[in-house]
Amino acid sequence: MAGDEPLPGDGQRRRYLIGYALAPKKQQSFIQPSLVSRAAGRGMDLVPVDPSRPLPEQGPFHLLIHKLYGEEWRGQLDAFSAAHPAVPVVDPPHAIDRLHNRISMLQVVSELDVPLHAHHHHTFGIPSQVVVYDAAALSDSGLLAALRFPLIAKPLVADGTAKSHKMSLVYHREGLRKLRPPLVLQEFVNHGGVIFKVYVVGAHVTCVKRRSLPDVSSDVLQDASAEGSLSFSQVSNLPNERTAQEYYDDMRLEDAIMPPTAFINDIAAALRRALGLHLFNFDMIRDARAGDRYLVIDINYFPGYAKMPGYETVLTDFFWEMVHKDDDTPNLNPNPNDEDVK
Ligand SMILES: Nc1ncnc2c1ncn2[C@@H]1O[C@H](COP(=O)(O)OP(=O)(O)OP(=O)(O)O)[C@@H](O)[C@H]1O
Ligand SMILES: O=P(O)(O)O[C@H]1[C@H](OP(=O)(O)O)[C@@H](OP(=O)(O)O)[C@@H](O)[C@@H](O)[C@@H]1OP(=O)(O)O
Ligand SMILES: [Mg+2]
Ligand SMILES: [Mg+2]
Repeated sequence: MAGDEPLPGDGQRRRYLIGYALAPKKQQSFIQPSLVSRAAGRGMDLVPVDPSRPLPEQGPFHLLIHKLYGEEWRGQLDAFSAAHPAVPVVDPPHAIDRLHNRISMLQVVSELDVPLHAHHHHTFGIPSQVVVYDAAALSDSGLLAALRFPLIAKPLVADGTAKSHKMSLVYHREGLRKLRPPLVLQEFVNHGGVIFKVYVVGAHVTCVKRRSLPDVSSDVLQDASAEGSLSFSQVSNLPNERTAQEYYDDMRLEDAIMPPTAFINDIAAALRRALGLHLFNFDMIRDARAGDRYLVIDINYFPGYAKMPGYETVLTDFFWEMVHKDDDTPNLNPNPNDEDVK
C-alpha cells in the first residue's frame, strides 16, 4: 500500500519513495547523482518506475513524477490515483494535455488574471496567430489578413517529438507554399535576439536568459529575391560551441535586462493556477516595438531543469513539500539542514 506505513528498514527516520517515470534521455539529464543524494539526505529516495509493469508491483510510492504519454500509461496513472488518492501524481495527464496543442497552450495566457496595475507600464500577452488545418487555407487571403510578415510556422502539435520542434521563419507569402499543416502561423516579433525562459517548480520561479533568433530587418522582408522561408529547430537549446556571430549574440545576451522579478512571479503564479501544473517552463520575449510589452510564445511541460541554477535544491524542496502535503501537524522546521549529502 502506498501511504503512511513506515518502510521496512526505515530505522528512526521515516523515508519516502519518489517514483519517476521518464524517457531514457530525460532520465539521464534530470536524475543526476547530485539530485539523488540531496533528496536522500532529506529522507526521500528517487526510484525509477518501469512503465511496462503494473504500478502496484512497484513502490509503495509517496509521490509519482512523470513525463510519459500514451493510453497505457494514462490507464496506469488513473488506476494508481483511484487506489491511492492521497499520493500526489505530478502532474495529472489531463492538465498536461493542454500543452500539447500550441493554440490551447497559449489560450490560457490570454485569459490570465494578473493585477497589472502592480507592474507600472509592464504588460504581457501572446503574438497574433492563426491555426491552419489544411494546405488550401494557406492561400486563403482572408485568414492571413490578420497577420503581418514575417511569420513563424510551428507544428500545431507539441508532443515532444523532433517533428513538433521543427519550425520555419516565413518572410513572405511565397514561403507558405512549402509548409505542411496542421500548423500555427504566428507573427514573428523582433525582440533583440534574447529569450527569457521562466522555470516553475511548484511555488518556485527562476528566470534565465537564452539566445534566440536574431531580429529580422525590413531589408530582408523587402528583398523579393530572397528565400521565402528558413527552417530551424530548438534554437534556445543549442550546444555551446560558438561561431563569431554567436559570440556576438552572447554579448547581447549578457547585456539584456531581465524583466522585473515581481512581474515574472505574478505571471508564473497565475499560469500555475490556470494550468493546474507544478512543473513547467514558459518562454517570453520582449517586444522591441513596444517598450515593456512581453509576449509568451511557448510553454513546456517538465522542461530541462538540470539547466536551471541550483536545480537540486529547488527540486528537493519541492519533493519535500509534496510528500508532506497532507501532514496534520504543522512542520516547525520545513528546511532542515541536509544530511548525508557529500
Ligand atoms: N512569435 C515569435 N517571435 C519571435 N521569435 C519567436 C517566436 N516564436 C518563437 N520564436 C523563436 O523560436 C524559438 C522556438 O519557438 P518555440 O519556443 O515556440 O519552439 P519549441 O520547439 O516549442 O521550443 P522549446 O525547445 O522551448 O520547446 C523560440 O525559442 C524563439 O527563439
Ligand atoms: O528532455 P525533454 O525531451 O523533456 O526536452 C525538453 C527540453 O528539455 P531538455 O533540455 O531536458 O531536453 C526543454 O528545454 P528547456 O526549455 O528547458 O531549455 C524544452 O525544449 C522542452 O520543449 C523539451 O520537451 P518536449 O517539448 O520535447 O517534450
Ligand atoms: Mg520554446
Ligand atoms: Mg516548446
